[in-house]
Amino acid sequence: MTETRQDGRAYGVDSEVGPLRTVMLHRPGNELRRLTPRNNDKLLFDGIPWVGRAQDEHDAFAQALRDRDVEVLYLGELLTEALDDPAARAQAITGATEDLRLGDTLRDYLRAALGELDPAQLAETLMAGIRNDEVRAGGLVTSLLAHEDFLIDPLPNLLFTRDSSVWIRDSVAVTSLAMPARMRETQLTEVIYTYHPRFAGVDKVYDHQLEHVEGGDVLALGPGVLAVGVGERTTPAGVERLAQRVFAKDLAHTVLAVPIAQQRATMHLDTVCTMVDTDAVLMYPNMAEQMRALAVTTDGDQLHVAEPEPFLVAAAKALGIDTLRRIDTGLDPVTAEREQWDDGNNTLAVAPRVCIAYERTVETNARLEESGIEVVRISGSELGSGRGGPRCMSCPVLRAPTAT
Ligand SMILES: NC(=[NH2+])NCCC[C@H](N)C(=O)O
Repeated sequence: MTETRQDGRAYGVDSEVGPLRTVMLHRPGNELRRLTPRNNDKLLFDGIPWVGRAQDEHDAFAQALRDRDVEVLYLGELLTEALDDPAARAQAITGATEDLRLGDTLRDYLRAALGELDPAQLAETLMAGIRNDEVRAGGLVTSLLAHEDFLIDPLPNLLFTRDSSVWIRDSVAVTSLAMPARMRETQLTEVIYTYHPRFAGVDKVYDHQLEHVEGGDVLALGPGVLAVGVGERTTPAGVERLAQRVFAKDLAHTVLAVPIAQQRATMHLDTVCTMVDTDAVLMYPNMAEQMRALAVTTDGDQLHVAEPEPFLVAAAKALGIDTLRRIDTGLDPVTAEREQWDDGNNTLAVAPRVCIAYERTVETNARLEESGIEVVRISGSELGSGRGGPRCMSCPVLRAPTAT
């Protein structure tokens, strides 16, 4: 049963660690069966996952959440339900066929063909894509394209629901993804939040046509305080726009802009830093010392940007606490680097001091436990090939407030 907050809403997130009540996941499906050694780099996977096993691992992840009384919503199901609405269908079909590679003939053909599908088939096609040899479109473009070319690209990274939307208090930010392989994902989250009855009337604080911001970069350190990584995905202009938007709606008083290295290993802030308690963070030791933050605030009119400060100092100040504890995993640099690559730093808190982590990051997990954090281990040998851990694979929709 859905827990409803006192104000009657079944959504809202104002911290990283408040008891998790509702989360959106995406059970990996046919979109992963599109990965080949020829396209996996472009599609941001480091290997070719065994899909059946990835699904089993994902089911176990969902079960671990349900065992802790978390309601699990699935993106694919929400999309199917949203696509019951003719306006949702029209929007989704237009978005998926906008690509200039198609040309008019193929576009018209695809629009008509998609229009014939029932909501479940349409959702499936929007996620798994369409290959040239799967349709009998006819015409010049079809003839010139290779059989295996995609007319609508598959979206294997839907698995990482963290990135394509993020709740900021009672508003949802539909994000703007930077990598071409992922941009279309937010057309789908936009459809869900606009047309699914569960989210009727929800306020949207960001949209997918604005400057790039990815959910993996956005951490709700505590009520009113966001940390936003700026690097490979979220751009400087993205964090500026997000700050303007959240301040205008009074959803935060401080946004900490946190520069992170522009490289794949540290693509999002949550690959190097996640919260495990109201006042404790797990940080990748090789980067912890250098991490700086620029505190952005507003006087109601303009943005004020403070000088860079050590991340933990700026964060504690913004939260109004003495110190934000860094859980020191004390790992040697090589072990730390290996475990960070395997998403050891990408934990998902289900409550203060309880987090879900991949079992393979043995050393990091042991250090967390030594620091008094309960670690719920899940296997991720196949899931991990997309380079994302429990936090990346989850979009919290409702968290209870943390006790103050
Ligand atoms: N929040 C995260 N760290 N997400 C990880 C996303 C991984 C995905 N393959 C990508 O490259 O975009």
